[in-house]
Amino acid sequence: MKALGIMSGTSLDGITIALIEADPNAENLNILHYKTYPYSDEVKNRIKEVSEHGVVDEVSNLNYELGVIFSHAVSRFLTDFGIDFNEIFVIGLHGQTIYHNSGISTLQIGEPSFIAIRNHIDVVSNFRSKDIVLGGTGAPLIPYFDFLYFRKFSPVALVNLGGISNITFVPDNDPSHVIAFDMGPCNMVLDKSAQVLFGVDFDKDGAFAMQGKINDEMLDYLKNNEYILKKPPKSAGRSEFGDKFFGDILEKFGKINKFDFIATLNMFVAYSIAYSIKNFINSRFNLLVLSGGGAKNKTLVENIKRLLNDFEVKHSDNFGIPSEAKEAVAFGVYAIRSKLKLKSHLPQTTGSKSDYIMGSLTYGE
Ligand SMILES: Nc1ncnc2c1ncn2[C@@H]1O[C@H](COP(=O)(O)OP(=O)(O)OP(=O)(O)O)[C@@H](O)[C@H]1O
Ligand SMILES: CC(=O)N[C@H]1[C@@H]2OC[C@@H](O2)[C@@H](O)[C@@H]1O[C@H](C)C(=O)O
Repeated sequence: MKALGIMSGTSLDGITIALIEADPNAENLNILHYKTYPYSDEVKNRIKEVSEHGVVDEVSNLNYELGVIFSHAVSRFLTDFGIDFNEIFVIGLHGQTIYHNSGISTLQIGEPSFIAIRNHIDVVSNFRSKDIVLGGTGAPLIPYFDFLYFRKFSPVALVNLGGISNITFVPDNDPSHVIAFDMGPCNMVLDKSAQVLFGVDFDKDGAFAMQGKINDEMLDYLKNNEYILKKPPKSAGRSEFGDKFFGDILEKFGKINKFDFIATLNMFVAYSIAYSIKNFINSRFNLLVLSGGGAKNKTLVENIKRLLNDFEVKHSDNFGIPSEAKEAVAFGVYAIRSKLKLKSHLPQTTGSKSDYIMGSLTYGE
């Protein structure tokens, strides 16, 4: 079965689309094409603004505008790779998270009806709501895919370096043994410091961070962050690590050299990952598989390797999943499962009462 998975994550870099061919258990999974369509600066700023201070008319309008933008991205993707929409069984659309209050409410916007009507394909969206209704945190959801695909390499931990860093530990073939949670901030804060201090979108390859020295006082301050120390299950977003979090650090440590500032933040991201693994996963294993845009940040990867020097650190590309596309691929697999009325979830990873058929279906006709 062929499906499209569409992910637009918390980094706000854009819309990643993947065309996959898979069976519902992802035992045979081929990633045929994938591409990221960047958000314009205007759209990016609107999403940020609405996420932090939006009122209802702005949220509603942006929901429809993003629906159009997603639908155009799908049309471009089909054209770019010469794909006929009749080949596609279903689309999994994550949507853009603009609000996430762990366990209370979560909102992913980008009206799916645009894709369904304009591209004539059934769309599964609204993946997180049932988890909240069943008493879960609403995130992370990728662990079920991680289990399906990576169990053959277990014991292994999958570390996604997106806007937020999150981990799935797959110890063996038993889904009830999987541990997963959001570890802390990642590109969300690294991008913000690249933008504020250096005037660029992100710290390409970690080049700025590479040139700085660690400021011990700032690192000690960050290490005491309440979220990092909190036991899982837990999930995070802009409420925990958005502009307010960054503004507070800047206010306290903005006077230090800007290369040292970003170097220390970069080390803190690595530290929060190492801390989470050492404190919240009580098992022996030595394989870490990185994915997400942050896997291209060489300084971050070096810092992770330094702090976890007894681990073998690889990229998901080495296991057949391009690191940029992993989440999009996962939502493609989830869409296939949902359309077939198959449940997809690991309740212990979010604290929900049970597993469930993910999402809502919008028919493409
Ligand atoms: N060459 C690179 N060097 C450093 N960082 C990079 C590079 N390429 C991409 N990135 C980072 O990756 C980010 C995008 O990552 P990704 O697409 O995994 O995030 P996301 O899906 O939005 O996040 P999340 O998984 O939290 O929802 C960019 O914002 C940038 O910070
Ligand atoms: C609410 C929300 O959108 N959360 C995202 C975010 O980005 C990373 C991390 O925080 C994770 O919890 C989640 O995304 C992935 C796709 C997940 O659900 O596993």
